[in-house]
Amino acid sequence: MGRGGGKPGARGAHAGRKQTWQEWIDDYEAASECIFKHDVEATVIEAGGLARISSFLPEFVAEGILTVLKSIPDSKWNETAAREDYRQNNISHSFSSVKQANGLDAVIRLFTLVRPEALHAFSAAKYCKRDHIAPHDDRAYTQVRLDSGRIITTSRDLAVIYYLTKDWKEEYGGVLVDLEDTAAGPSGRRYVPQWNSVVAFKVPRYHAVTALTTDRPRYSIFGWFLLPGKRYPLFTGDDLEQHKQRTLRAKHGQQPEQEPEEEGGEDEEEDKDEEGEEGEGLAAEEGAEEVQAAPRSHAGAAGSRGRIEQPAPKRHRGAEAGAASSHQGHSERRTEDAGAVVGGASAAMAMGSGQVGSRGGAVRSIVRLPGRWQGRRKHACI
Ligand SMILES: O=C(O)CCC(=O)C(=O)O
Ligand SMILES: [Fe+2]
Repeated sequence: MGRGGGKPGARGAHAGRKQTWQEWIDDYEAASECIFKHDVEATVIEAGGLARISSFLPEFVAEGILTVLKSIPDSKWNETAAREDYRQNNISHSFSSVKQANGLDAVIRLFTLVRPEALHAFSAAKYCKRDHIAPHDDRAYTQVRLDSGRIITTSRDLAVIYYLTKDWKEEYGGVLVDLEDTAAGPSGRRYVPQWNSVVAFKVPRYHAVTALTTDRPRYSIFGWFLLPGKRYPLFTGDDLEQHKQRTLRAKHGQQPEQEPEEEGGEDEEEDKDEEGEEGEGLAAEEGAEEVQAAPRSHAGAAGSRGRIEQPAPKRHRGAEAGAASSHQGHSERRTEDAGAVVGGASAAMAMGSGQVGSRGGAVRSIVRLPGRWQGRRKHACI
């Protein structure tokens, strides 16, 4: 059964028939027990900043989630693509993503259990032939409207990608390359997407997705947990020289230089008038495969349907509304997480039963919550 554990019918008051994957997700005790036991965050830290966890969910749940993604009509997927353009803070990328679709809400809710109290922004992704993401480090700010109406700036802190790729082979491309793990070689460690596995890492971390060579779609759930404040600097234009140096070093197979980390977070800062400070990072890292060195960050999550409570002043309205701009930087960055249900407080918190959150150890209290974890707060990224 693997670490994911569980099987249809194993739990719940569903005597006489098997529990469906949706029922399993709605069964807070089962879902939280499964996610908590992986202790994703601790595993990431122990592994030095990036970890892969296999057999993440019970097989029938993984199958259910794949069904959700496969049944999303083409028209719902937001294609996002951009060429590398440092002036626009774009990195070269293309893929499709969506935040809202039948059944996806529950799936995303499940992944929020990785860090229950945190604000987050998750999407489903579909990569087709030639889709890819050039090297980047995921640094970005996301503005979040809290229940109170207050708007705060957050920084991506923990990236989580869940792969729904069966029997994926390296030659299909779509390989996640961890450019910061050079123990495996100067061009980084390669993670061939593995069915029902999670790769999680602390942001910032340079990585890339190599171009797909297959007609098979590469499905995943991906997103970030966000922390209030500005936890790192973003590209301002001065990084260009550093970027060039890194590119040169990468070409010569030298180790990338570690960037000094800056703690810039002003917690819970009111940020309504800081549009000028948003933007994507920009700096180069060694390329993976044929991918050129590129800016350090792309905006990531796409899908802008619904839940945008108020148009952001600098929102990009490109051809692919929201999604198109979602991997672009600077002026487009607001759009990146637009439409996200940034469900900060977990059900437990919202319900005042609050035990689930302690990240202190592997064992956490499990709190039974009402079906569908009612009462979860819904914050919105704007
Ligand atoms: O899908 C992956 O393997 C990584 C995706 C990624 O890096 C991103 O969306 O920023
Ligand atoms: Fe990324």
